[in-house]
Amino acid sequence: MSAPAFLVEHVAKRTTAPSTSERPHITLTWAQSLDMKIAGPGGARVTLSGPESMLMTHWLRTMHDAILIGVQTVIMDDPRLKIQQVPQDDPTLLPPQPLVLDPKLRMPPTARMLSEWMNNKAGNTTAAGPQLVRQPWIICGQDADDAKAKALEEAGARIVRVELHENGYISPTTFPTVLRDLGLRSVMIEGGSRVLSSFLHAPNRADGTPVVDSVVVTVAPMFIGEGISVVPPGADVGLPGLTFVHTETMGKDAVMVCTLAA
Ligand SMILES: NC(=O)c1ccc[n+]([C@@H]2O[C@H](COP(=O)([O-])OP(=O)(O)OC[C@H]3O[C@@H](n4cnc5c(N)ncnc54)[C@H](O)[C@@H]3O)[C@@H](O)[C@H]2O)c1
Ligand SMILES: Nc1nc(=O)c(N)c(NC[C@H](O)[C@H](O)[C@H](O)COP(=O)(O)O)[nH]1
Repeated sequence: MSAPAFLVEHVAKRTTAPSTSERPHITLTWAQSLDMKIAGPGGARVTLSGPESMLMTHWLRTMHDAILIGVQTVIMDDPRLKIQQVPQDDPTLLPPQPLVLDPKLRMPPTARMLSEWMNNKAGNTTAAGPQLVRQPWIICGQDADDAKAKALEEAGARIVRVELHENGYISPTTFPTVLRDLGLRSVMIEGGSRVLSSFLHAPNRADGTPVVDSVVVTVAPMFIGEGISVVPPGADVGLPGLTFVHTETMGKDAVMVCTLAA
């Protein structure tokens, strides 16, 4: 089994380009229903992706140095952010570095991604390749509570303090520099709604190019009705233009690859 050809062609070649060391590549990816929802009422997790597109998402993770989600996604979904669905006997496949955007350190110390890291470290396992377990890095504000930081570090996290935007968020505009300073050449941002919206509305980088390089969206043939939209209510104004790249049918789902129009 190998990575889907369309991902190799339209994503992997960009996330491993030589330029990414100085200009990290940012991919936004999510799964949505036909009525543009990414979760159910109150943020309840809904299975949108079929097995084929869920596997695709794990292949996509192997193509990025890091994977990023907002803290509310941790609270709601307790994700593992690993690559357990790709072939586990290929040592060249590595899971991405888990990153959590969490300005005020709301992340629960009981999060599964932390306990899995601690269990692996305690077991001194030499898990490599796809089974490698990476320490979660939590990106917070410079003045985030020290006691919360200590509790999360004791639970296994690395705390990365950064300057926050005046809105109290980690600024998408400065985020490529945060990535570069962390030695990360590419990141896939999996959500949730507020994080996706923040990056979709971000002003262009200093070099005039969009902050977001690639968008990979799984569209599932279902309606959710009441639920969490791709972007929060009201944030569907001023969304960027997209340039079509490719659409792939994967089982019941359609996976669309686009770039942001400069
Ligand atoms: N279907 C999918 O593909 C998918 C993927 C991920 C999450 N989800 C769903 O999304 C929901 C969570 O979305 P959400 O919007 O409530 O929370 P979120 O996961 O987007 O986290 C938002 C929090 O992240 C922090 N943050 C830091 N910098 C930020 C920035 N620049 N922009 C925005 N937030 C920033 C803030 O504390 C903010 O409260 C959950 O219900 C989850 O199930 C769905
Ligand atoms: N691609 C995708 N299809 C879905 O049907 C769905 N509900 C999500 N939701 C995102 C999910 O909540 C987390 O971001 C992780 O994808 C959790 O999965 P892991 O534990 O990391 O394997 N994502």
